Amino acid sequence: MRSIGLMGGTFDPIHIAHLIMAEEVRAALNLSEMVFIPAAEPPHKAGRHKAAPHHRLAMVELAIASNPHFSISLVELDRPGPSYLVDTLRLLRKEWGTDVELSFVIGWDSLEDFPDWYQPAEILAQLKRLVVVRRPGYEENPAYDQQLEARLPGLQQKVCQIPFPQLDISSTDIRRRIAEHRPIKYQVPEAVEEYILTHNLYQTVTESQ
Ligand SMILES: Nc1ncnc2c1ncn2[C@@H]1O[C@H](COP(=O)(O)OP(=O)(O)OP(=O)(O)O)[C@@H](O)[C@H]1O
Ligand SMILES: O=C(O)c1ccc[n+]([C@@H]2O[C@H](COP(=O)([O-])O)[C@@H](O)[C@H]2O)c1
Repeated sequence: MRSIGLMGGTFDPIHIAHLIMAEEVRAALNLSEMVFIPAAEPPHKAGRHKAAPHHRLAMVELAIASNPHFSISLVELDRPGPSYLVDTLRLLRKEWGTDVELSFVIGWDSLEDFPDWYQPAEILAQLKRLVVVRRPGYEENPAYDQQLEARLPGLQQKVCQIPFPQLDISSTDIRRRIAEHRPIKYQVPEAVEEYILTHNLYQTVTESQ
């Protein structure tokens, strides 16, 4: 059976924490492939200024080019409206069939919101695992795990935590750094930095590119 990792994100822009977490999860779970899914309209970031989808996609393409296990799905960019994961999983199942195990990768911050996602129980039913990596600012807390489980019964059974060196890197901080003319070197792959400079992305914090 194919065992596929799914790395969803706004990727505005993609940064090295995304790449490192995807590779760590892939290796730890022995997944045959990791598919990056850039979101068209991330449901909880609606109305927020974002770089145009073609720029975000181009940066993901550049970032993953050197990893033969990484690929991209346009399943979210190709459809209008909010990029609900439950719809994405249904479409991927149509494309890949039922004989695949799907593991969706998120950071701790996303786990906190997960019970409020659209049809979260159905998402869990579609997934083999919800793989979670630690993120600075989001500490482990068993009491909190119980609260999450109360909000969405069955969640903990699907959650799989992968050891991960905590990396205090975010797209928000990268966008801010660019607007303030501070370095982003080593926080994004070189080709992504060049792309950002060439296309004048993120010159102001709120600019819609
Ligand atoms: N440094 C990090 N450590 C762990 N998980 C991360 C990290 N950065 C991003 N992620 C996770 O990667 C997924 C996609 O993230 P996203 O593209 O929104 O990047 P972001 O840095 O969180 O962006 P923004 O700062 O714009 O909200 C989310 O599940 C998020 O939790
Ligand atoms: O389906 C939902 O309701 C839902 C709500 C919030 C986030 N997501 C997905 O979670 C992934 C990470 O989101 P983000 O905004 O942190 O990049 C991305 O693939 C989003 O489309 C999905």
